Amino acid sequence: MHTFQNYSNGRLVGSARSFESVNPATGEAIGLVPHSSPEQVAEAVAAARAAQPAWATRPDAERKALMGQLAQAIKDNAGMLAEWITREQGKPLGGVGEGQVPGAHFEVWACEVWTQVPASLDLPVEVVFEDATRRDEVHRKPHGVVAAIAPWNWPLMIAIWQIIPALRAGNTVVLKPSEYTSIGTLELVRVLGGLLPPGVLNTVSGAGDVGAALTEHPGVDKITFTGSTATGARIAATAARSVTPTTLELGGNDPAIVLPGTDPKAIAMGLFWGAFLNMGQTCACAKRLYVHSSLHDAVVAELKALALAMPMGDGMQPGMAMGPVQNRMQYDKVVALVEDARAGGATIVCGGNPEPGPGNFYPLTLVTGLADGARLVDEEQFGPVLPIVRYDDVEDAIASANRLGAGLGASVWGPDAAQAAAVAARIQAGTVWVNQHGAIHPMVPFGGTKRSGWGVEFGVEGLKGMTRGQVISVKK
Ligand SMILES: NC(=O)C1=CN([C@@H]2O[C@H](COP(=O)(O)OP(=O)(O)OC[C@H]3O[C@@H](n4cnc5c(N)ncnc54)[C@H](O)[C@@H]3O)[C@@H](O)[C@H]2O)C=CC1
Ligand SMILES: O=Cc1ccc(S(=O)(=O)O)cc1
Repeated sequence: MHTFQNYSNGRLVGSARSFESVNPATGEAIGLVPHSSPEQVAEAVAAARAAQPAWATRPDAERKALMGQLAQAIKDNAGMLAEWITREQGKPLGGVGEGQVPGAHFEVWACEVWTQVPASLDLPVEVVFEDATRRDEVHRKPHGVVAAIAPWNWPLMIAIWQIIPALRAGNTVVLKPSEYTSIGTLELVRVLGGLLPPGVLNTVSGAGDVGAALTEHPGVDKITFTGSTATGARIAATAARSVTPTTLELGGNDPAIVLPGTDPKAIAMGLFWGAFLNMGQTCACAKRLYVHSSLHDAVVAELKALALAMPMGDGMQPGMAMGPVQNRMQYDKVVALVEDARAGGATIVCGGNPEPGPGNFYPLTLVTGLADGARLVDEEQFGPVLPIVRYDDVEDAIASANRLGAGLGASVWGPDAAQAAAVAARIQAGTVWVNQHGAIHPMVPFGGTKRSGWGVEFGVEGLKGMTRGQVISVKK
């Protein structure tokens, strides 16, 4: 079986130990991934430290042009990268519809776009105060070495969200992909790394112990992490000891509220993908749906028709809309939450009974008859299951939306966008979409409130997060 390698200090490097990466659609091992030793973590950080001053002082136009070359390299290697995403993460290669929206090709295309957009952005010096006596400017400086820890749900796209703004702002990067989806990310970095000076972009691989060794390393100046709230809290504790700035994109439990008067047919497709994008394995998927009683049955019927119509299977086969759950840990979590709901008397409208066989396939599942407090409502399922809760009073729906610790995204659906936006303003979440869900955009800041994290990614605000401000204050 092929052993993949890390990219460190401009070279491909293996490790004494390795582990298997498994195809979630077949259960078969697809390659071996190096388990980076603590010494290799230290070497990657040292390489990034050595490369950073020259990278930061390089003319901005050159860094910008290089970012453009990275975007082109992603495009040139799109087929290879998309196949790795499908084999390793599970999302269908093509997906459905003209835009092939939820598939691996979409993820690679998003990598390209999320490289081009930060490349196009600038952080000019801001004059924040000036009078006859003084002039005060804020200059943006890179942090130095950025440690990036990525998850398994969008293994290439989220890595790109972490890498590109960091590089654009003059930092160097050491990235650790998830142990569940390392190969695709290592292949991506192999492609990109060759276009950059040695040490500017490096990887280490392994599980949480390698992530901990990286984030604890004293040579790290900034940490950016996407993953669970539990791990985010551990990283925040590590960062607190050394006062290292962090960006944390953590789990969510996004509520979606359907207001009275909404046309169920008109919103069904948007709501469906809002909940089931990437088999629900998306931080900002709708994870609990609150529907006004007057529409409850109609909305459930529309969603059920869509759920039953979506072909699910090995994403390397054409025409698949849905793939497997990425790993057994997540699959078992989904099973446990649905069984808990069933045992509590909930109605399983569709799905809920996985077929035996290879692969982590779990059917798209809608569950009704639940109330706040049920585990499936209160805990992040991060999988292909949607609890649908009926409500009678919009005030109750708002209170339900706000009662949990998570605060990543939310959505409000209604016939009157202004009225829906007024409800949206009362939801405690980093982003509240109106008549759409999960509609992220590379120019629009994205991040959580409450226990869903701190800091934002994307756009000028996200780029600023990869810098620290320095005030130059001149007496006149
Ligand atoms: N917000 C998101 O995008 C994601 C959320 N999740 C949620 O997290 C749950 C658990 O999934 P996991 O893959 O176990 O997530 P996790 O948060 O443990 O892992 C994410 C990344 O952090 C690394 N990591 C783990 N422990 C670390 C430590 N102490 N220091 C530094 N890095 C560390 C992992 O190796 C991986 O690269 C899921 O059930 C899901 O609810 C999972 C993946 C993505
Ligand atoms: O459109 C794709 C999309 C939306 C959100 C996310 S996440 O919330 O960052 O996981 C990923 C992909």
